[in-house]
Amino acid sequence: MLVYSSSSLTVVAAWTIVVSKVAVWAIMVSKSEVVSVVVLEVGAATLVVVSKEVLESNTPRGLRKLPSPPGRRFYFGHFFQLGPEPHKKFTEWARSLGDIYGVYMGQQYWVILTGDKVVGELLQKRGAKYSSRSPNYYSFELLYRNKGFNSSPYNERYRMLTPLVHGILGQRNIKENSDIIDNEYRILIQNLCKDSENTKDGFYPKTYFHHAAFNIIALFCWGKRTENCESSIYKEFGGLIDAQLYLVATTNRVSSFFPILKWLPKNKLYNMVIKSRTEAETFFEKIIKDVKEDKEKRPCAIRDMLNKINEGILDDEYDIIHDSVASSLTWLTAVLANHPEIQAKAHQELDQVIGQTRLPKISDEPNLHYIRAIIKEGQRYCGPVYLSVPHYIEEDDDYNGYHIPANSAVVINSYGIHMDEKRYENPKEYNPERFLGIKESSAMLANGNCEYRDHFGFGAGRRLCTGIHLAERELFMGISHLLWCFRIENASPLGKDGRPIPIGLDIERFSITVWPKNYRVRFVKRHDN
Ligand code: HEM
Repeated sequence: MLVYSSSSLTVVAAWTIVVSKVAVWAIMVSKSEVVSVVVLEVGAATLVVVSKEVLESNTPRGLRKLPSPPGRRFYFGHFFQLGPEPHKKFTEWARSLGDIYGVYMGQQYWVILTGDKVVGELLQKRGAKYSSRSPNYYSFELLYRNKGFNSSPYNERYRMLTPLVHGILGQRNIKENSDIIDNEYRILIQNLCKDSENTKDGFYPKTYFHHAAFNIIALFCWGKRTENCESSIYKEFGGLIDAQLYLVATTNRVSSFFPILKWLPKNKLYNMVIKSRTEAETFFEKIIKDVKEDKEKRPCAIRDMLNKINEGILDDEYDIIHDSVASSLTWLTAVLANHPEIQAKAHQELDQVIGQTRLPKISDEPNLHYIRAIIKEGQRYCGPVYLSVPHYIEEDDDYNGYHIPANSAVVINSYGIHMDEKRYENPKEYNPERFLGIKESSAMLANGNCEYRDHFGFGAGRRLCTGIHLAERELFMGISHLLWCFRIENASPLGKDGRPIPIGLDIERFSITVWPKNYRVRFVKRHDN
């Protein structure tokens, strides 16, 4: 660890980092004199730049609560993520500053939206302005060679790709391919049944959910599934997702904070990006070759894209999709294990509506009100995306007396909104009952008035999660199958009261998605069917 201190600034570099790099950043920060706390993660290194003023303040971990911006203009601010747990604190702290808050980090201006109304006013009603992504050197230019979808600016290329991606992930295609999803979740349940019988101490179910979600993507994209988690394709793709999600995480957008950094000699982050890009391109080359040589000519997204390439509409494209469905199921399993009384209500509903002789089907969804509420409340209470994926505005805008400068990153503080007691009574409680009266899907609500949305887990506006229909269907199949089949038991060690210690909901990893720390649960069969 290295600590550097001057009269106005203290720089703390945790873990290993090249000393000269620390010095460069320190000088830049002290010159601009607008940032009080910046945390940058570069590979294994974390750089924390904190002004003395902030260090001396008494709010948690150096975050200073600011008064409302005078004259409702934005204020030079004071934050950034300090690792997984403070990340939670940050979202709540940003909420305490109001519905809209602006902050400079390095040279990048960030606008944080923590109000349902302001998300609707800016990202939906002014969607034409607020739908770009930051033209980031590392996570777009280098990693995706200025292509792809998720991190693409709102340009002509993005608009040309939109109908194609919506065709693959839209409601109609998902419905037509529902067998893929149903089958994969049936296999998941069979695997959990089998493995639970052999492991009385319980286990961490993440890999099971991850494998099911991966197979669904694989079947949609290249028409093939993998048998188990030992498959080389599964392992390779899992590694790619992990690496790329890590690299596109906000904390690694170093060149957004300090654009000059992109001209530095090749650094660790640069090398990681190039390695990941080469691996991803090699992986997709193999997959594309496989699709081209498939004698059965199975229909899949890659085949559709190859046709578009042949028609001259596209050149090559690839984009790594995030792993939020598996993360959501991993969170919800932990929460349900902590709440046997909620499981009991769900079991009662499943037994009444479906009985114990057949598995739930998607057509049962409108009648399984409690299961639906469990899922919506899960996305609110422990959804996998805390700060959404930053939008970006390329021209100046004014809103309600605030000036939003061109080239600002605009972030939905979804966790902050989800913990707002004005919107949700007792927000820190997991309580599915709050959603019992809501019949509409999250996709439907996301296109209406933001104030009436169930939650903001899927983002907002024109960049709303394109996979929302697939995700909702997967979550329904996953949770309804798990609860139809099992009682999920907390297998943590016993506490002083003789009961298992409740599973902690701490975050293990943060990139775009967050995951719970390792925990143990038992899947106990409710019946023999
Ligand atoms: C519970 C599961 C999921 C959650 C919580 C989630 C959440 C999100 C969020 C927050 C965004 C950014 C939205 C914004 O910028 O306003 C996003 C974007 C996106 N998601 Fe998801 N997602 C999930 C599942 C999926 C699935 C299963 C797929 C596809 C297989 C998918 C594909 C995409 C794509 C392509 C985008 C980029 C949209 C764009 O930039 O225009 N997502 N998602």
